[in-house]
Amino acid sequence: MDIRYLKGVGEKNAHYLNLLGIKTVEDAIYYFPRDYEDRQSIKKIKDLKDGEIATLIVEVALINGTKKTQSGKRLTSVVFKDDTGYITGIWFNQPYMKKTFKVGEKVLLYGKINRRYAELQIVDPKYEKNYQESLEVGENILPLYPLNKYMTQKNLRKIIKNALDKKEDVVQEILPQKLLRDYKLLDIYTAIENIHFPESKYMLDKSIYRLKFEELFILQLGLQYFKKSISSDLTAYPIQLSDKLKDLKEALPFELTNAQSRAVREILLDMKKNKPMNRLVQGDVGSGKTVIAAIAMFNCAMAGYQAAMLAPTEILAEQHYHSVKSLLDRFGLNIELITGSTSKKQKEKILEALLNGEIDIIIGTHALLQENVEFKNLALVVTDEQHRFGVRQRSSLISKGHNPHVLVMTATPIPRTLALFLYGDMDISIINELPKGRQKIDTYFVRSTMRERVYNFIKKEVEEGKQAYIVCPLVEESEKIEAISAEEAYEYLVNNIFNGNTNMAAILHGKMSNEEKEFIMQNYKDGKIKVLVSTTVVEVGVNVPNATVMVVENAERFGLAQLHQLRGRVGRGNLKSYCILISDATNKESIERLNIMTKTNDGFVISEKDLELRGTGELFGLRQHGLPDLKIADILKDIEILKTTKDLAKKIIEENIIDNEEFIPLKNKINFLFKEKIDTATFN
Ligand SMILES: Nc1ncnc2c1ncn2[C@@H]1O[C@H](COP(=O)(O)OP(=O)(O)OP(=O)(O)O)[C@@H](O)[C@H]1O
Repeated sequence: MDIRYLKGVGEKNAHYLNLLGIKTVEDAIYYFPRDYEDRQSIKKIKDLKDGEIATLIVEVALINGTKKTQSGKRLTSVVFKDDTGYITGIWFNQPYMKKTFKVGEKVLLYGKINRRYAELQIVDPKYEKNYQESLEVGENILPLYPLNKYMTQKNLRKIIKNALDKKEDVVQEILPQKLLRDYKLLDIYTAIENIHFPESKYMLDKSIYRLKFEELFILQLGLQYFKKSISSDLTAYPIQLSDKLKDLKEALPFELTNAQSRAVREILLDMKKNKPMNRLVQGDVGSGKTVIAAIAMFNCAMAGYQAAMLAPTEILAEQHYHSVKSLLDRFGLNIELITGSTSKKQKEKILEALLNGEIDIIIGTHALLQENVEFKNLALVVTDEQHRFGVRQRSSLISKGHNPHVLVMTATPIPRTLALFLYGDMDISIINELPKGRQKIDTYFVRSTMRERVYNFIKKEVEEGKQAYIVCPLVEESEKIEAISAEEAYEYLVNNIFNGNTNMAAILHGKMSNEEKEFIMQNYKDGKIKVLVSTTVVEVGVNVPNATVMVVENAERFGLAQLHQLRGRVGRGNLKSYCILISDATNKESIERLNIMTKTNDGFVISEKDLELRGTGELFGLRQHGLPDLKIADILKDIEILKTTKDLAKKIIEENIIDNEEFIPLKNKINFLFKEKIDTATFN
């Protein structure tokens, strides 16, 4: 039902409600409060604590009036009392407040308590004079909604109250009765009534629990249902273990770590099945994921099928191409590279060879996704760094094969809970071990006054035959004074540290042509260039084991996950490595972030901190993964509910309980919510 036709709304309000995203009565019902005013527990002045939000019943003792503060604001203060003490109410730029109260009058105040020196204050409190009445009608806990400037709490509360009268018409109970009983959940009507206008704190908590439960349960059920539907209905090429695998293992320049071997085993077993593999390999920076992909592609090629690997940048595609080629060198496979800079002629040759099956393994960037790229028998798709590709992009490569096996590699360390959530439909191999001989990367956070010493340290390492990176943020003209640009860092390094010798260092930035970038990267990899000064193009995946120093300029401008990625460019061999974060940041949060970097090298710990600091929303757009957004649950905080609902969802799907009649509404809901994911997976 359109919100316009709800009692008490009308055209004008409807327009304002639309701006808040409320278009229907159902939207209004599901427009949850962001917070509540808890007027239930009335406090005495003597019991108030600094910083708490409290409700008081007090008498007006003295009206102080208005004065100007040092910063030019007008401050109005009124003193209130109860039988245990005095408190001053403070309002900024609301001089009319002094006329609002009369000495001796009783009021209810609600607001934040501040203890300033000896004085107790309540800042910008809400007040109510006829509080007796409101306390009696059970409005002790009032909802606070996210608003815009056109809508007041009072107005919105009234509208939502009216919407709730229609709840039976627009909301359906989709959870089966038995489930409600087993998990002690409120029915949906009681829950939505109480999330807006709670009878008590207890009922509010129960309502929140019920709604979070439903949301996470639907999500888990959808993911599991989706996983089962692809794995049971689709048939893939089963790929037997090649008897050459042993030879390959022996030919590798190193011994696989236990974690790598485990991942390889899991992958090879998946690929043996005639159901498509759908596996995520998650390993911290430098943990050695490339070789795992190479082995999987090797096994696929040896069985006579084609494999493709998709990389997010040209530099990375190029690097994977060289690594895979050198790892598989002696087995006579045809391995090719395709990127945006592949010449037209070369591209045509590759396209033809792909189609007639002459190419066994192809590695490329987005160029691989183009329509004219066709395969003879693509059986394995590897994607690197899945966050850079949308669901649709990935599936466009997948659709070039006949239900190919899918392997996704990511170095973004995702806290386990989040992985559980985002990849509920994937199997996960975790590489929780670094290759032997790796040393801890020492990380320092220093001020820019130390720059000369830091750059001299680079010089010392270079003199010992090692290499270094200096990464600078992208700088706009207007920010010149605050931040050092890659050009400036380069000039400083060459002129002040290397006595004008330009052979030692090179600059790399996003605006260069791909050929130029590639040329510089290659020279750096070959050790001809000793110091690479760059913007963040080196961020993901670049592998130069001889590099031992990573200097990050204006480090406060980078997020934690990004800093961790950058640091992961060093310490990739057996050489002792260092990461130096240069920053003059003064704000608390930036300093906290940089300090975290100095304390831990563990990507999982860092990503948890990152999520704490930035929230999940920013890091992962759920929509990008084809998942419905969450309205009320928080995947980091609601881990317990997540686990409970995951187990329950698994049971329901595995035992086919989902097909029972009482699950029909739920099934319809997941079909609707997961439409995009299901569509892209079945390649309509
Ligand atoms: N088991 C191993 N023993 C020794 N060295 C290894 C082992 N596995 C991989 N390496 C080497 O470690 C380096 C890093 O490997 P790789 O580039 O595959 O890392 P990655 O997991 O892709 O990391 P990132 O996500 O940071 O790109 C490479 O030089 C690789 O040759």
